[in-house]
Amino acid sequence: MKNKTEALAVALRGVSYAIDAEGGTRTLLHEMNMSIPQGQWLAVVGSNGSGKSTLAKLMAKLYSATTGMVVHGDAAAGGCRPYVGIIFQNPDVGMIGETVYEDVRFGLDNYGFRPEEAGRLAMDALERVGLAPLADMPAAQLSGGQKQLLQAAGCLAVQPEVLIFDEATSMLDLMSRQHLLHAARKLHGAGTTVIWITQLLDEVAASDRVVALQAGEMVFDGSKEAFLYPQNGEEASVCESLGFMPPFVVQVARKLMERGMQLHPLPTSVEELGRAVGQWR
Ligand SMILES: Nc1ncnc2c1ncn2[C@@H]1O[C@H](COP(=O)(O)OP(=O)(O)OP(=O)(O)O)[C@@H](O)[C@H]1O
Repeated sequence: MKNKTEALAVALRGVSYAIDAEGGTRTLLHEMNMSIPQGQWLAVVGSNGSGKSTLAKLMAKLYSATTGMVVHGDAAAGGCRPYVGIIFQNPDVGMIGETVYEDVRFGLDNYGFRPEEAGRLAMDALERVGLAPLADMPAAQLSGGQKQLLQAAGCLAVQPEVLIFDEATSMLDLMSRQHLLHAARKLHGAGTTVIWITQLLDEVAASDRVVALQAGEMVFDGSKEAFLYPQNGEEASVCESLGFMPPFVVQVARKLMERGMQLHPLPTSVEELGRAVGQWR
């Protein structure tokens, strides 16, 4: 059996993406190279218009690279499961079913899941995102955030090998964000590769690796600690130099360290900060 951590999920080999624009072509993404191993949680960050959604669509092969190649791993999803699932920023994308339940069920039936299994998977996915109580409600009557959750449920239900969340929490309240993050963590724990695109740096805490984009270029590829904390005696962290405010928990940790507290490992979540402070003598 292949080692999950070494097998490839998605790779970009010299990928650029350009569109026709007034006065010639406009390159939206430049020469991207990266390999994402199966089971990795990759966070992709970048400001508005930096190319995150374009990258997501290339990774999902919804767009074709202008130059270079996008490679999907060969550990094909079992049975009728799709290889890549993408949860879009715009919650109205792909809403098909009349009711909330039917919307999720439609995707499962479409992929050829057996009816008994499809019914169970649809309800399970709605439970996970907190929409089970609204299963019989007309999908069109959901709020923007609820539609975003519905789209996520449809994607989680079919259990792709690779799940791409493209700013999928942008319309969600804190509770719903937690629901979705928890659902993603559960699937990740079972081996799913997660690509989590966000502008909310608090959400970087869950990741194994961070890639940052700026004007269509990859300007950082490394650990969340190297992204959020200044390195090698520098004044500012990479995230600050790209114009992002570090998460509150990182700001607190840095203040504590300035006052002489040593924190190991560098905390990126409240839980990690609590542990690091608790261990300090
Ligand atoms: N179909 C298109 N036609 C023209 N320009 C486009 C098209 N799609 C994207 N762009 C441009 O490409 C750039 C990258 O867009 P993209 O949606 O990938 O960025 P993003 O980082 O996801 O932004 P946001 O955080 O605002 O969603 C932007 O300048 C955008 O205007």
